[in-house]
Amino acid sequence: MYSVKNLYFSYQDQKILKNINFFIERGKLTTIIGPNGSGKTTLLNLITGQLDVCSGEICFQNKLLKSYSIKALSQKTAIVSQNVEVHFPFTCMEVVMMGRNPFKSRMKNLNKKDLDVVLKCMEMTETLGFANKSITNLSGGERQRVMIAKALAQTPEVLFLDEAFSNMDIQYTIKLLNLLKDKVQKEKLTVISIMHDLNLTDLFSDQILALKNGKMVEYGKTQEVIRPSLIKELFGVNVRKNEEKGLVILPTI
Ligand SMILES: Nc1ncnc2c1ncn2[C@@H]1O[C@H](COP(=O)(O)OP(=O)(O)OP(=O)(O)O)[C@@H](O)[C@H]1O
Repeated sequence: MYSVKNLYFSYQDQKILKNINFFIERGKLTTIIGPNGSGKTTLLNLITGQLDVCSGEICFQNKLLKSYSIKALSQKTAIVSQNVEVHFPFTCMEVVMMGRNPFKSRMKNLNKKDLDVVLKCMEMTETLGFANKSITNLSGGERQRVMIAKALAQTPEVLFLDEAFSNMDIQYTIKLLNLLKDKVQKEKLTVISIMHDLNLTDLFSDQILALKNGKMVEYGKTQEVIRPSLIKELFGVNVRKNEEKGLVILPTI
């Protein structure tokens, strides 16, 4: 689905990503992990086409990413960015309805099918309760659920999440990760996510891409990649895996 070859990226003269190569299959949940500043968001912004590559190549569905129009990309991919700020007091329902914009003609209202998609996505993310409330009046975790509802309303083939659960409590994080995992397994949705919580990463991801100092230090199946030695290499922290409890990572002092 995505192939990335010899990818390099710099901000001015600061080299951020160096020689990144990987292929992401359809219908997998891939999590990008790595220390603060290692280049995770930069990599995500490059794969979503929000940043231009300096050198190397990114292909999406066997075509160069840069050959897609913004509209074509937004009909296939949806992005939930880190700490989205909405300053205009749209209602939550209006925000989720924006997820249908790539599919409707200018100046036309949403049709019944679009509205059904919107309502279903709000129901799945448990956001119907604040449909008429202004997005500016929600808590951080509630707002993140609305932004996920909006992204799902885009009915994407690929969903990108940049720390999309960072303000959610553990109950909603698990509910939404289960929802996405279900869509990955049943509908072949492809999810590419950045997460800092290694236990949840370990539980829900099919594949892990580990970055350190702008280099890809590991990419592969979760159970092979998430090892105490890698976590030590990435974060300098000692952890042990509790094999009985489904590979929970327990920090050690
Ligand atoms: N717009 C920018 N201009 C210049 N440098 C930037 C810009 N955005 C990010 N950087 C730098 O690029 C590096 C990688 O940043 P990036 O946001 O990709 O890291 P990250 O791994 O996502 O970090 P975090 O876990 O803290 O979110 C950092 O050193 C950061 O300071």
